[in-house]
Amino acid sequence: MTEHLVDAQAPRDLKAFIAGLPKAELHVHHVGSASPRIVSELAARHPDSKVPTDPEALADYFTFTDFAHFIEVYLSVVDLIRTPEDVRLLTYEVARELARQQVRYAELTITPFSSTRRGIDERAFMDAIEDARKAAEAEFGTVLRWCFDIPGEAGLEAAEETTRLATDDRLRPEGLVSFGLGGPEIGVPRPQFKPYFDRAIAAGLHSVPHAGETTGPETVWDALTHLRAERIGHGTSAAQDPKLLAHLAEHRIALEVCPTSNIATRAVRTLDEHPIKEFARAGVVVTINSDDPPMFGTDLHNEYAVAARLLGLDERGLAGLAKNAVEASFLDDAGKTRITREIDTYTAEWLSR
Ligand SMILES: Nc1ncnc2c1ncn2[C@@H]1O[C@H](CCC(=O)c2cccc(C(=O)O)c2)[C@@H](O)[C@H]1O
Ligand SMILES: [Zn+2]
Repeated sequence: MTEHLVDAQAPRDLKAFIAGLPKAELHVHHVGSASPRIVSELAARHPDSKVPTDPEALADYFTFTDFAHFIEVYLSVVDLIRTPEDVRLLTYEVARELARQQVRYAELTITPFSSTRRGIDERAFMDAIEDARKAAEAEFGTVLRWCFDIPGEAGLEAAEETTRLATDDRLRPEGLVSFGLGGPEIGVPRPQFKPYFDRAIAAGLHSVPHAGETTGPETVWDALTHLRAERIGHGTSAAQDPKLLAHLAEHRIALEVCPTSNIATRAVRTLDEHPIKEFARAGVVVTINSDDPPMFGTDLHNEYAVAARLLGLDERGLAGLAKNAVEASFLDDAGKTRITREIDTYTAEWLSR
């Protein structure tokens, strides 16, 4: 793993501020959030898997040579989720971890195709995530919503299946708010997914594809033009195109920035070379997210600490980032106001200590 990625440089006071700051998380993957404990428990249950059962050994297993290697390892963890009960447990534990980090609202990216093609019954899958969502909200106070994403590399069959699961009124879960596209971008052009996004958008879902994580700014343009993206997952390469940055800023299309992820998958060489500063300078709405936190040896707190260092932010600046995420979320206006007020109250109290 990537212990070395954990940002030890944030002042202790700023870390304490982040730890208590109410937050929204907009870009975090379901399977990618499985804690080392859950992964090792599932690996022990399925001895045919090559995933290590020892949480210590997982650190090495979660060290990636490139993005393709990351996806290969990711899929070996996907292979461990075999029953609706695995799905329910994973979802509930992810919510517990989000609540620990003072996340009041999260949009969790789920890839239902990966589970249904592995034989999990679609109805049982939906019931498992919804059951965990309701239990988590009641017990932890964290509101979860879903983004169903197409694993692009799995082709149009996966696109069709994901769209069906997201738009069929008999199946579509109550917590579903958005539609995404993930996996490798190289060799997986975005425009081919237009008809599926059109159907999802017509069914009332928001469009939030990954784009520009491992390919150039033209992929981000494609996501905007063909997939009608309302936010962009990563968008890292947008920094290479000033016109694109101006467009994102003007239309308030937020970027879901996940700094440590970009280093762990080797999409960006070092944190100091991360383009987050260019985004902020261009007036783009930046949100801070964790992507696949245990796989990248990080958590949302660490991502905020990284952002504070890279952007030179104090408490007010960090509160601004947290508010950006609330504003860019698909929560209703009353929910947005509630969390924004909570952030303001917390910050004012902290600064008047
Ligand atoms: N940083 C990331 N950037 C992009 N995506 C990320 C990131 N982190 C996690 N993901 C997830 O990885 C999945 C990839 C799954 C995939 O490619 C695939 C291909 C062929 C077959 C199957 C299968 O299941 O049989 C799956 C995506 O859907 C997405 O949810
Ligand atoms: Zn992602």
